[in-house]
Amino acid sequence: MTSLPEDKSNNEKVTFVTGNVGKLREFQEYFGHDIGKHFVNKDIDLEEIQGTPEEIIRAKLLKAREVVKGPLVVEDTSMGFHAYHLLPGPYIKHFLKSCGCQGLIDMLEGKKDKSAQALCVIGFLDSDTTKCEIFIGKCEGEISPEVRGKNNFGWDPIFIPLHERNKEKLTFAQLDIKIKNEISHRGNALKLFQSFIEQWSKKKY
Ligand SMILES: O=P(O)(O)OP(=O)(O)OP(=O)(O)OC[C@H]1O[C@@H](n2cnc3c(O)ncnc32)[C@H](O)[C@@H]1O
Repeated sequence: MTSLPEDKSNNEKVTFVTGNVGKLREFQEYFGHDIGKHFVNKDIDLEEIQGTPEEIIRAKLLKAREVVKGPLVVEDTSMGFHAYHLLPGPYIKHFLKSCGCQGLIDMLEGKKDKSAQALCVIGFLDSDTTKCEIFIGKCEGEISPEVRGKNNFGWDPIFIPLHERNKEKLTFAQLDIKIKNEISHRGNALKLFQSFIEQWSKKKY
């Protein structure tokens, strides 16, 4: 099981509330050795409301606040098909659970447009405020005609990121976690979040 390393400093850590090991691994990979300097993990699967990505992340932060006193971070990822006006979007977790990756491919059968978008929203809430800071990263892609690859997690085996670094049109599950982080929705949101958290740390300590 993935867990964050202990840090011996007295700095207050930001609690990353997630029950998803795949996300935690990508956070770890992204921050490298600095991960323990900034974060601890609380493994809770937070209940999600229906709504826009911003509404969902705010509600997730407030729900997490009920169990975490200090600064905290949550994350919400959605993935949707342009042919369906970006649905399933935030409901992708339930679609994936019920239909699997092959079922998602089948939803696009007969559709010419196989394009898709992944969206990662990171939300941060400090201990002394109710103001939510939100960081959004996107990744455009297309849905693979078949399930391919074993790396990473979730719907990665069917999502082909459209990026100049992926000329071979591999799915996220065929890419190394490091490359995924460099071009993915989460990597793009993490870039914004990292600049914020470094400034926040400097101001705080
Ligand atoms: O505890 P939390 O952080 O809420 O974790 P979750 O698994 O409930 O997370 P989401 O609702 O954000 O995720 C929606 C679905 O998309 C999947 N997912 C999230 N990020 C992904 C990624 O980068 N690649 C592939 N699948 C991903 C995830 O496993 C879920 O099935």
